[in-house]
Amino acid sequence: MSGPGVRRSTWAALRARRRALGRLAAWSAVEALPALLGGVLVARAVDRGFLAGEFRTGLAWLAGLAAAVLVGAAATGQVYRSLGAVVEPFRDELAARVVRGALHDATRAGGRADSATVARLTHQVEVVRDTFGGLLLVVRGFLFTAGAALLGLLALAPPLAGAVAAPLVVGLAVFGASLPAMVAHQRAQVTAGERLGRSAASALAGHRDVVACGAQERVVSDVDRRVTAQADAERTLARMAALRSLSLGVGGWLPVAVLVLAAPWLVRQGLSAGAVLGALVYVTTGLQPALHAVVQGVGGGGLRYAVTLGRILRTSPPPGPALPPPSTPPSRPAAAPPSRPAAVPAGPSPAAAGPAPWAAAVGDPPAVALRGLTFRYGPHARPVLADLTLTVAAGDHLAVVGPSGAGKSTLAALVAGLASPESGTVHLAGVPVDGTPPEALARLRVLVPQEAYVRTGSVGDNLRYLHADADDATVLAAVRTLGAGPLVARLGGLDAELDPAALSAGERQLVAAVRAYLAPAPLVILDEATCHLDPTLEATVEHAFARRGGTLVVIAHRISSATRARRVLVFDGDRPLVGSHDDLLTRSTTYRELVGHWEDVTPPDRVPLGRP
Ligand SMILES: Nc1ncnc2c1ncn2[C@@H]1O[C@H](COP(=O)(O)OP(=O)(O)OP(=O)(O)O)[C@@H](O)[C@H]1O
Repeated sequence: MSGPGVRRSTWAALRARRRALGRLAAWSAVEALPALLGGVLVARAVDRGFLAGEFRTGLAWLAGLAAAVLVGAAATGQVYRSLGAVVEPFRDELAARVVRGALHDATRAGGRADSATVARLTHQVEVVRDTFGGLLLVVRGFLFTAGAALLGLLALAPPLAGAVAAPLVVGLAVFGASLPAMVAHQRAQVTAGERLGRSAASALAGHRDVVACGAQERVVSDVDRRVTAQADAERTLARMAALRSLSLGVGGWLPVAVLVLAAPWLVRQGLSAGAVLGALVYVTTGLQPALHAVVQGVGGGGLRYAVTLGRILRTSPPPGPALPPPSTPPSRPAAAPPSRPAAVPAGPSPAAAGPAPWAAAVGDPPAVALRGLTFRYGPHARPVLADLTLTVAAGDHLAVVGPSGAGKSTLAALVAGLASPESGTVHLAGVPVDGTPPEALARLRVLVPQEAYVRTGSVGDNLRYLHADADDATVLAAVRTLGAGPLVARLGGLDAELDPAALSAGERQLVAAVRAYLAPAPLVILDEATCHLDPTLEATVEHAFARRGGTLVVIAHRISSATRARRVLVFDGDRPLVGSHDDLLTRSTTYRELVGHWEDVTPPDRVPLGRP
């Protein structure tokens, strides 16, 4: 019902469990006993019992039917047991395949363990297990129940068996013919859903970055396109469901209509009233429910089975050696291979990568001036910042540190103009943030939050988002300066298409850092924007921003960020303190504690900066 891989895999799973399948078939045959005998027993009960005035005889025939139902019910329990013996080993095989694939990716050179992918795949394995079990159940149920009902009908009234079987076959043919299209639409619907999920999740995770970049319209239109595509796919699938109703109508209801309409004629031909009733029992309690179950089961769970198994087979390698030979070349599991040889060309040294069109001059207004700033998240909440006054001179490099929840990110948001204070003012380069339109604010500051937003599109599009006119040489110089050369080369260069889901959190941060570096804004605010980078790359990025010119405010994630800064602001209780690293070590208990804690985690980096 889908690609050859799915068919092959399904047949292999069935062939490997022939004995369990044999048991399943045997119990299914017993389970179908009421379907086989129901019509005949009802016909006998009516003709020889109730219509003949023999009430007890009628009841005796019905008791026979009750016994058949009891035997069938007992067999149902065994059916489920046999089903488990077919389905569970198949599930185990798939789970082993998924885990083997993840190990393969994690252990080859340059690979990394991707637990999210394993979690998604193992969830898919459970979907396949459930739908495979459901599919087996309804298909064998249909074969045995419909077969038994037709046999019973043949024994009861041979001409009627043909009249009932013909529409049944037509209904099945309609359903079978529509299956390939249904599979294709189901696949399209799943893909559209996944794309929408990825797009919405990355927009949500990076919403601060989106707002800081002023990219709301673009992101909304991106997500909107995905929503429309998903809705279209759902509508098409719903239209396809109408075909299911058609096949059910033809195969399940037409035989009932035929029987009811032909009843007077059948009776005139000598068929007893009991036989007509028995035939109706075969159709309404045997054929019709079996057809309904198989059409709904195959059209619903069966399609999910085909599509989900297809995905697992594509994303996990076939069984083979558990680990690759040591000579396997380095590669990354989640990223697409470069579309062309994509080395970032060597260029001028990092220091020459276009710094400081806004080098600070004496008399410049302060880069940041906060006066009496008070902010709280709700009218009755404790203020996060109370009456804060702070000046950051143009060209300064300030690190902001403090315990978790102290208000560092809130301060960053207020400075960037993403939040409005309850009282007090924020000026950037002498311009009041309050009332300044977003485009004008974007020319004054750039904020890089922890969760970076990367959109689908080319690598270059992403890097140029805040400076659309930057030529390739400028962009590549920035890439080199921030240590992003290997990443851009691996992605395939500036023109390569970028799949945001294939980037790690650190790689997204690196893209956002280059984008901010290129932004034509003199003030850069890094709000734990490098927390997913390793300490060396983090140092490279911070050094690059420090040499870029303009003013740098870093919400520090490690002690090294504080020791690199010229001044440090520490949230010490309710009273923020500003000073140099050495100064604060003597003045602030909180700072000493933070430094002690950080030094336990990573050694300080005291590489001097090349600032003017
Ligand atoms: N949107 C919000 N609504 C309500 N309270 C919030 C909101 N954002 C932050 N807070 C609260 O404001 C306080 C300051 O939060 P903030 O994120 O600025 O701290 P932080 O110093 O940056 O913390 P961390 O180092 O953990 O990121 C915390 O108590 C936090 O719970």
